[in-house]
Amino acid sequence: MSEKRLKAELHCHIEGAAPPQLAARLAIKYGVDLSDYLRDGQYVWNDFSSFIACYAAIANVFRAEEDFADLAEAYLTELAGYGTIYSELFVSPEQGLLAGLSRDGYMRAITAGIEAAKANTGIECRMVMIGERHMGPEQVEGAAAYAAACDFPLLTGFNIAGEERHGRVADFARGFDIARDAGLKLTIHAGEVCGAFSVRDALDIVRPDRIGHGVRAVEDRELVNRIADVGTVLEVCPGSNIALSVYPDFSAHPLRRLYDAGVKVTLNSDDPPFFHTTLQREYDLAEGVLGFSGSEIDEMTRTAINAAFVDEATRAQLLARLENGNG
Ligand SMILES: Nc1ncnc2[nH]cnc12
Ligand SMILES: [Zn+2]
Repeated sequence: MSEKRLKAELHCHIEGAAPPQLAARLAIKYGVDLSDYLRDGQYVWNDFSSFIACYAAIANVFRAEEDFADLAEAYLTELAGYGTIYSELFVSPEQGLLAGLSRDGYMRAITAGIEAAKANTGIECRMVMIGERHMGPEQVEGAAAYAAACDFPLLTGFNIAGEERHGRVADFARGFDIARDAGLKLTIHAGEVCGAFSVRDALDIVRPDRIGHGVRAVEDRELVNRIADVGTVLEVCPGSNIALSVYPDFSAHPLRRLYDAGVKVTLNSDDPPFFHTTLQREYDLAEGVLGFSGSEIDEMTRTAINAAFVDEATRAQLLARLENGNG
C-alpha cells in the first residue's frame, strides 16, 4: 500500500499514541518508576484490564503543557508524513488534572500541538472529549459538563472509553445528554470487550453518530442490518482488536463481513504503539490481509471524512483533497 494513498482517522487516544521512547524519557525527567509498564522499549500488558492500567501509567508521565503539545504535534506530523489529511484525537482533561495541570491547560496544550502540526503539514484535526467508564458516571458527567462549557473550537465531540464491562450504557446517559445539548457530536466505545448487547444499548440510549469499534455487533444479524439501515459509522481498529484478543487472528476479524453487509466502516489505530501498529499499518492490513481493494479502501477514507466531526466547509475541503489527491 502506497504511503501516498490519502488517509483519515477518527479514533486515536492521544496518550495512547505516546512512543515508548518518549514515555521513558519523561519518566526519567519526572522521576517516575515505569518498570512495571515499560520494558525493553515496549509497553507491558497482557489483557484488557492490564492494558487500561498500563495506559493510565504511561499517560501519567505527561506532566507539563509542553509534554502534551509536543506529543500531539509529533503524532500528527507522523500521520501527515504518510498521507493522512484528517485525524480525530480523543482527549481526557482529567489526565491534565492528574498531571497537576488545569483542564484548560491540557486543552490549550493539545490545541497548540494541533495548530503547529497543521501549520507545518496541512493536516486537519479535531478533538473528542473522553469520559472514562471505569471512573463512573460522575466523572463522565463532569467531563461532559466541562466539554459543554469550555471554549476550544477544535473540540467537537464527546465519547466514553475505558472498561466496557463497568456498568451499562444507561448509567452514562446523562453525560451524553449534556454533551448533545451543547451541540457536540457523539461517539461511544461499544462492542469491543462486550458483545452485541452493548452496541444495541448504545444505539437505543445514546443515538450516536458513530460507534468506537462496534465490531461485536456482528454477533447479531438483525443488529448489523439496523446499523446499516441507520447509517451509524463504525470506527474499526483491526490491529487493536487482535492485540487485545477480541479476535484470535485477522482471518476471524469481521471487518469484511460488516462492509459486505452495508455497514459504514472506517480504519483506525486506537493506541498505536501499545498495539504495535500505525494508521499506515492498518491501511496495509486492510489491503494485504483483510482483502480490500484500493477503491474500497478509498471509500472507507471517504466514509471517515463524511463522518468527521467538522463544519461543512472543512468537510468539503477534505473531500476535495481526497478526490484530487487520490485521483
Ligand atoms: N481500545 C480501548 N478501549 C477502551 N478504552 C480505551 N482507552 C484507550 N484505548 C481503549
Ligand atoms: Zn479507543
